[in-house]
Order: sequence, then structure tokens, then C-alpha cells
Amino acid sequence: MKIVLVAAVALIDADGRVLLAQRPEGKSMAGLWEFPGGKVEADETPEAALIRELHEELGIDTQESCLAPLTFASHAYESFHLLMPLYACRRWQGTAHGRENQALEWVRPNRLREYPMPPADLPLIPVLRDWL
Ligand SMILES: Nc1nc2c([nH]c(=O)n2[C@H]2C[C@H](O)[C@@H](COP(=O)(O)OP(=O)(O)OP(=O)(O)O)O2)c(=O)[nH]1
Repeated sequence: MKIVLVAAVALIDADGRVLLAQRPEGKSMAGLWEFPGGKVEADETPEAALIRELHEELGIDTQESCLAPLTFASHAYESFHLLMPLYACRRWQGTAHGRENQALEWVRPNRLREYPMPPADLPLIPVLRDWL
């Protein structure tokens, strides 16, 4: 089974809320809520991939020193195995907006369960709730 490395981040605002982004129509798992991030390209570190994706998807800028490893997801999808490190980030420049027309929501940790997420993400929710 092919292992796909995806880097994701829990952006945490001053009120302790976490940013979720809705997967757009036309993508796999459309409509589900996910942590910002994306596939790590060849010759790219997970941190560099996140910095790139945050800029492209949300129009915000951060740096490696602001990305703290938090936990990871390891999940068998039908056609690949997802390995997804989840970082926490509290410092960035700019205001997040969906540059690819995806809906965004700042969500309190105890409400994360109300947002339908990809199956790989479900074990991450209690970790975030305990940690925040
Ligand atoms: N960014 C992100 N991706 C996630 C999460 N949970 C989860 O299963 N994924 C999966 C969905 C995708 O298969 C993959 C991320 O790919 P991507 O966002 O870079 O690219 P994509 O949607 O165009 O990928 P795809 O349509 O080919 O599946 O990881 C999550 O919380 N955040």
C-alpha cells in the first residue's frame, strides 16, 4: 500500500479556537472539515509543505519555529495509507481567508465533534481537546 505523507496544522487563535477548512466540491471527501495542509512534495520537508500550503490556501505566513509537532494520524484509506503529522501553530502573519473558496470556521475544541471530518481525523479530536 502506498504511504502518502500529508502535513496538517491546528491553527489556534487567541481565544483557543481551531481553524477548520471545508473540502471543496470536486475533491475527494468534499464537504468534510479538515485541518489546513496538504501533500508533502518530493524534496520538501513537512514544515516547508505547511508553510507553502498556508500561504497558498489561506493567505497567511508562518515560519518553521512557529510549528510545534502535536500528534499524527495514520489511517488506511481504500487506495492509500495516510500518514499525517499534525502541528500546532499560534503565530502567523495575515488574516486567514479561503483563497480557494473553501469555507473556514474557527471552532472551540469542545465543538470539533460537530463538524464532519475525514475518518483519519477522528482520533485527533480528543488529543486536541485534552491539549488545548
Ligand atoms: N489537509 C488535510 N488533508 C487531510 C486531512 N485528513 C485527511 O484524511 N486528509 C487527506 C485528504 C487528501 O486525501 C489528503 C490531502 O491531499 P490534498 O488536500 O493535498 O490534495 P487533494 O485534496 O487534491 O487530494 P486528493 O483529492 O487527491 O485526495 O489528505 C486533514 O485534516 N487535512
